[in-house]
Order: sequence, then C-alpha cells, then structure tokens
Amino acid sequence: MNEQTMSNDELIGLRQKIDEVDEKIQRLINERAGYAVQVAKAKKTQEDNPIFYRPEREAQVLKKVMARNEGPLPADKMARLFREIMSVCLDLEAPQKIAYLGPAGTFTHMAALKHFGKAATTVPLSTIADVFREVEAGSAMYGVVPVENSSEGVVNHTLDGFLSSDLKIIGEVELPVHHQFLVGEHTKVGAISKIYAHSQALAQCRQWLDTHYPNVERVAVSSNGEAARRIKNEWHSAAIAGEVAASEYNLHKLFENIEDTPSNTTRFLIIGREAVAPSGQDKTSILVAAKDQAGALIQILQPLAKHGVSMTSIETRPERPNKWAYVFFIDMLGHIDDANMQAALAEIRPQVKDLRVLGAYPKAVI
Ligand SMILES: O=C(O)C(=O)C[C@]1(C(=O)O)C=C[C@@H](O)C=C1
Repeated sequence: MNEQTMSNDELIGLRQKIDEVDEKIQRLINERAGYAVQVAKAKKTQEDNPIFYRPEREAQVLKKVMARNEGPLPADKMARLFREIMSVCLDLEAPQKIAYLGPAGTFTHMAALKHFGKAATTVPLSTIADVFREVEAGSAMYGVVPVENSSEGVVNHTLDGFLSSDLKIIGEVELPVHHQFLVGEHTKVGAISKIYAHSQALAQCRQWLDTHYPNVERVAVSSNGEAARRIKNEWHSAAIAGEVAASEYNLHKLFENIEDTPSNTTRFLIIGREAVAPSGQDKTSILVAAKDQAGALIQILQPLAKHGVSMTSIETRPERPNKWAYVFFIDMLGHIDDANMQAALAEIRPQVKDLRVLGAYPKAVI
C-alpha cells in the first residue's frame, strides 16, 4: 500500500466517524427539540398568555455550555452553536417576530441575529421610535435598538424612547464593531470616487480613510445598510458596513476591519413587554427623575453604595417637556428581586420625583 492510498483510507475512515457522530448529534438535537415542545405545552397549560421566550433560561443554558466546554472548539464558538440550537427549538415552540432598527445589514440587524439566533423572523424598521411602537402594539414580540457605542457614546433616541413608553428592557447584546470596505461586483476598484457610510462609521474609520483614500468624497447616509444598498449598481463607489451587509447585498470585502480603534463595541438593548426572572447574573436599569435641589444626585447614589449595589453606568437626559429638569438612566449589577437592590430603591424613592424600573435582565453571555 503506498502513502497516497493509506491517507485516502484514513480520510474515508475519518469521514465515516464524522457521519456516525453527525447521526448521533442529529438524533440528540431532535430529542432536545421534542423536550422543548413539551415545555411549550406545559407553558400553555400553566399560563393564560404563555411566554415562550425565556431570556433567563437561555442565559443559563449558554453559561453552562461555556463552563463545561473542553475543546478543541473554543467556548464562545460552542455557545454560538447552542444559541442556534435554542433558536430553532424556540421557533418550534412558537415563531418569534423581532423588530429592529433597520435597514437590513446594519449592526443592529447583526445584534438581533446574535441574540435570538437565525430562526427568528427579524423585521427592519426605519426609526427607533417605530421599533418601540411596533413592540408596544404587539405586532412584534421584541425589539432591538442600539444604546451606546464605546467611542461615540449613548444613543439619545433610545434613552428618550423609555421616557414615553412602558416597555421593559429584557436583555442586552454587545457587538464588537468591525467595519468592512465593500465594493460591488461591477465596481472598478482603481476608480473609486465616492465612499458611502453612516456618519459614525466614517468617524470611526477616519484615519484609515485619510491614509488610503485621502481625496475621495465621503458621503454620510442614514445607515451602513443603506450605504451597502446604494453601491450595488454604482461602479465607482464603495461602502463601509458590517459583515451582514456584505452578505445581504452580495458585496465583496476589499479591505477588512478598517476601524481605527479595534476594541470598538456597541451595546444594544432588547425591549419587550414582560418582566424577566433572575438568571443569577443580571443587570437592572432604572430611570430616576431627581428633585430640583442641591444634593439630588447624592441622595440617589448614597443608598446604592450603602447597600452594596454596583452601578455600571449613569446617563443624564433632559426631562421633557420641563425646561432645565433632568432624568438619570442608571444601570446596576444585580436583579430587581435581590434584597439589597430592593432596600436601596426603597431608600431612594422618597427622595426623588419619580423612579421607574426599566427592567432586570441577564448580562450578555456571548
Ligand atoms: O426552557 C424553556 O422555557 C424552553 O422553552 C426551552 C428553550 C431551550 O431550547 O432550551 C427554548 C426557548 C426558551 O427561550 C428557553 C429555552
């Protein structure tokens, strides 16, 4: 037997092993899906308006997957596979419609797919206010909106959305933002005279653009998805957008990851109508309208410190329509049901004009 036939036999043998494992995996995934269907039946008998999507349980499942992972696949990649398995299981229980700030191909689209998996039906809407409205009206079950970027700061439209809405925050997603330099199949790459992107993307890639395309016109458009859509039929243009836009509009990546700060991350919120049970590693967000008096902020922060509640962020927004009045958006570690959080909030309430819990939700896992 020569070396060639030996390695061919080996290859055939290994592929047989893969076929055997695939068969087992497939049977087990279907067994798992069968249990999910039984869980759905139990929910229907226990609840009048059964809630099929359970963010706290999904976070626990993903954490367990990561904790027990022994490789060779890395824990985060394994968690992504389980993310998709749960996505199809949930789809079998009850298909989920998710509204997001569109158009298709934006980072918010990527965040929606990362959080719910690809089996969810994702619906692009034109504005953050539309996403809130669609979820409030019940035409979408959940919504995905951007809330802050590590280099550009908060997204005011999202924070303001909560001022006039009773929707709850039921989850968060973090997405490393990588920008791709995209061209269409007919683009003459030596004759690019226009680069389309959202203004934030242009700002985040400024140094790279100054070096590689110093004299080419930069055109700010409403979203990166829109930039990708535009260049499809323009032979002299390029777009800056994310991975999903490249596949959504069938574009080619001429340069990858052109952002000036590679650690650039955007955080998104998942909004919904129902409260979420504790997962064991949660965050709680509150909205506080302070009294217009000296020391107002101290009266909010002191009880948190006293009861050992860690604050992860605080943002200030004008409390419209009142001129010169402000509200604080505060994110804390822990669940609203935790005794120390309850004690801290009970002390804060009498000191402020208004305090609303926007939601308690699992910390992002993947
Ligand atoms: O545990 C549940 O409640 C389920 O419905 C099962 C399951 C899963 O596939 O593990 C599916 C959907 C839920 O969002 C959470 C978990």
